[in-house]
Amino acid sequence: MDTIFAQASAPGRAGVAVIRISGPQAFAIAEKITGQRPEGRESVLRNLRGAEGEVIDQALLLSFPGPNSFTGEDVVELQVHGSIAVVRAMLSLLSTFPETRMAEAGEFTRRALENEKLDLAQVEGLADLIEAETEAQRKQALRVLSGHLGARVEDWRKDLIRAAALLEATIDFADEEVPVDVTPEVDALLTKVGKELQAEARGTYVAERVRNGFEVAIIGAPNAGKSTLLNALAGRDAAITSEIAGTTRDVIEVRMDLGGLPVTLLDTAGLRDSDDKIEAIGIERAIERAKAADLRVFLAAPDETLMIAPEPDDIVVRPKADLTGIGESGISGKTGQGISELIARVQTTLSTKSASIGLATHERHRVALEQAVSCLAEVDVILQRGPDFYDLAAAELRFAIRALEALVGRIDVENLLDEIFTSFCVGK
Ligand SMILES: Nc1nc2c(c(=O)[nH]1)N(C=O)[C@@H](CNc1ccc(C(=O)N[C@@H](CCC(=O)O)C(=O)O)cc1)CN2
Ligand SMILES: Nc1nc2c(ncn2[C@@H]2O[C@H](COP(=O)(O)OP(=O)(O)OP(=O)(O)O)[C@@H](O)[C@H]2O)c(=O)[nH]1
Ligand SMILES: [Mg+2]
Repeated sequence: MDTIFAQASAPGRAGVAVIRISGPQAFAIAEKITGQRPEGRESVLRNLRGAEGEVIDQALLLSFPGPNSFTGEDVVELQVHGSIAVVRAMLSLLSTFPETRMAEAGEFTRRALENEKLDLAQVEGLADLIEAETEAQRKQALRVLSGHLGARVEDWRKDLIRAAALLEATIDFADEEVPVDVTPEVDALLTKVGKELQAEARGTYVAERVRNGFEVAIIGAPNAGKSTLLNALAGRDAAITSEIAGTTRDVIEVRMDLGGLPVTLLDTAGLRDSDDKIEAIGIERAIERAKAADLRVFLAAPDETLMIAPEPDDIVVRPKADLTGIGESGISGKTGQGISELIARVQTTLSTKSASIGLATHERHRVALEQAVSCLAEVDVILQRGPDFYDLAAAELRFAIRALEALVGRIDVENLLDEIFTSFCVGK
């Protein structure tokens, strides 16, 4: 196994920079650059010396003898002064050692996975945590990183293995008297697991939104003040506004953090029948994006009909409240009236939608869960055919178990790994 190294902290100037070394030669390398071999799990202040014995930096050296480290291997961390020159000098010194090489993106985490320090879902959680920009994203990623999904999968797996074992035990008795009817217990196990799997699968849709952002579309008639509202919410002139109806054509996107939830606001073309070819394309796009959005904010009178109707959770507010003199239900992008109330409503609506998030957070999780669910449904059908088909049912159950195992990477998932790890930065 190669010993690998990389800068673990972000490139550029900082208070402290971290260089991580992992593998069988990590402690030998530490000895080469400090003159002393680490004795155990410790943090010590050391001079780091170059090829001629010159001091490169005074650093904190952390040592983690395997298997009790992030990767499960011997790990040494050099916490050096966060200067570009210090880091460059240390990395080029390490590059001269034949015992070690530069790590590839995500290679430390790959080793943690291989050494069973993390399961596949936890690796995804770790990747999400590094990407997290809002509170909701951080919390969700941390739940996944904590390994709860893996624990849940283990429970399901045990239940399904028990059900399969019950069926298989009955097969062995085929020629004799069957001692007990196992179907009630098997049915109970399959029903329970099936329901739980379905509930988890449903939660992944919202979890995807938390990770990638909710889309909130602002729609209304031309000149209603949509772009002015977008600018007020964004706090900058993201969209052109004018008194000419039909100003906005393209969909304009602004990313925001709304109370911890990642939101992409969409400003859209005003909805009307138009003979202008370009405007008509803009309106078509507006309708398409608004329909696909997670929430729509209608700038319209309550009885006003537009080319798209509000869905149950959608928000309808009267525009230009400063002109019309409407109190409560109105909004004005110009004066700011009603803006904080609108933000609060959007936030509440999206938070309510987020309440159903479970532990499964990725499309990949949903696919595996649904695959297991459909295997279980198939088992159910086979069981109806009677004890002669219990061997077939047990075999089908094993497919459900395999689908769950793939979820946490217990079984071969090499190609998936490459995909996940290429999204990691070097040093992670
Ligand atoms: N300096 C530093 N900070 C860091 C990390 C790191 O690698 N280095 N981490 C990297 O992501 C995160 C912390 N994650 C870690 C996870 C496990 C172990 C570890 O040594 N695990 C051992 C011992 C556990 C224990 O003592 O309780 C083990 O699992 O056996 C270290 C860091 C965030 N902060
Ligand atoms: N008094 C008042 N004027 C507003 C308000 N919001 C927008 N306006 C004005 O109304 C005109 C149209 O505003 P926009 O924000 O461009 O309207 P829009 O809905 O984006 O229009 P289109 O892009 O053409 O669909 C501009 O002259 C704005 O200054 C408001 O709340 N109060
Ligand atoms: Mg506009």
